[in-house]
Amino acid sequence: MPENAEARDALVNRKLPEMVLSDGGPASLTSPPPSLPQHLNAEGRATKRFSVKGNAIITGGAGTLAIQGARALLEHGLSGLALLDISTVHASQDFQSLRDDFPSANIFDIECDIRDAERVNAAVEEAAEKLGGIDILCCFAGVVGCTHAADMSPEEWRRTLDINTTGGFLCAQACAKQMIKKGAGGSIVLIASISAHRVNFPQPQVAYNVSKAAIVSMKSSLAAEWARYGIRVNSISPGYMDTILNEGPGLEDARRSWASRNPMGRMGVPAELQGPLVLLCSGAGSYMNGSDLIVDGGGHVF
Ligand SMILES: NC(=O)c1ccc[n+]([C@@H]2O[C@H](COP(=O)([O-])OP(=O)(O)OC[C@H]3O[C@@H](n4cnc5c(N)ncnc54)[C@H](O)[C@@H]3O)[C@@H](O)[C@H]2O)c1
Ligand SMILES: OC[C@@H](O)C(O)[C@H](O)CO
Repeated sequence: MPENAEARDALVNRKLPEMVLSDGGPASLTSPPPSLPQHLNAEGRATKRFSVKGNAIITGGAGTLAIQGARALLEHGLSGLALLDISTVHASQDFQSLRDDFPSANIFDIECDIRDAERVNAAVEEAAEKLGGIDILCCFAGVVGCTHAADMSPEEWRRTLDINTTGGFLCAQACAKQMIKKGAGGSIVLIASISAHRVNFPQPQVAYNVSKAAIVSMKSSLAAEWARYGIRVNSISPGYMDTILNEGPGLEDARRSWASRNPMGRMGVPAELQGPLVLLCSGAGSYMNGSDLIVDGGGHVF
């Protein structure tokens, strides 16, 4: 903060840029969301409360957790979905199953390395054009490495932060611009990790842990800056989930250790992130902003 009181006041009170609206009327944050229709029965009201509206971009769309997240949002009413990934998504069985199971939804993939700002902007614009705007972003893309801090090369350090943290920011920024242009608000969910809150054990993962801690901090800043546009920004911190990220030679002992150090005595399964994701992307989470949901079976309490 500037030392001079006048300069400090000017900084605090400065006028933020006006919202650019495409369809008149500012997105309102001050009024609560409309209450649920009274004519619905209890089941109808419960369903409506968790319904997911509009179109989403999901990054890391070829990954296990992203596909499960996509399925949950589609089950709850999502109408359009662009899956972004550095690798091709559309050849996979998971992609075909989504299309088969949700034939009325507009589902497609776009190849995109989220480290490349130009590519991210182009991919988000393409998705917004095809879908008629973006209402939801879920950032699942991420990489992990297990290198001792003393042996960590600058390249590995930078790559991990570039993908997990900077890539997440670039996607959030590009989608927020689209949401601001549309003027209807939106929901952004950044996938952090329990590694953001404590040091992973037994595997050495300094770059990964730091990259995820930065995501938790980033969601707070973005939540504060973009609330005025009706955009809510939250994060999810999963514990050890049973995905290919946590498989492979050398990880057998680690998997046993993760399960034994968890109060529930097991790793999570990918479907166990679906409920928290739907909450953050639906009207049920309309007053959640800047929150981090820890979903780890209680692993963080030990
Ligand atoms: N699996 C877990 O236990 C666990 C726990 C906590 C957090 N997470 C986080 O959840 C997210 C998904 O994990 P997952 O287990 O499904 O992993 P995954 O490896 O199956 O999926 C990650 C996806 O990100 C994509 N990706 C990597 N680099 C990219 C880039 N530069 N541009 C675009 N896409 C890129 C990969 O191609 C992959 O499809 C990750 O961010 C991970 O850190 C996972
Ligand atoms: O902390 C759990 C995860 O972020 C991750 O699955 C793990 O550290 C990868 O080995």
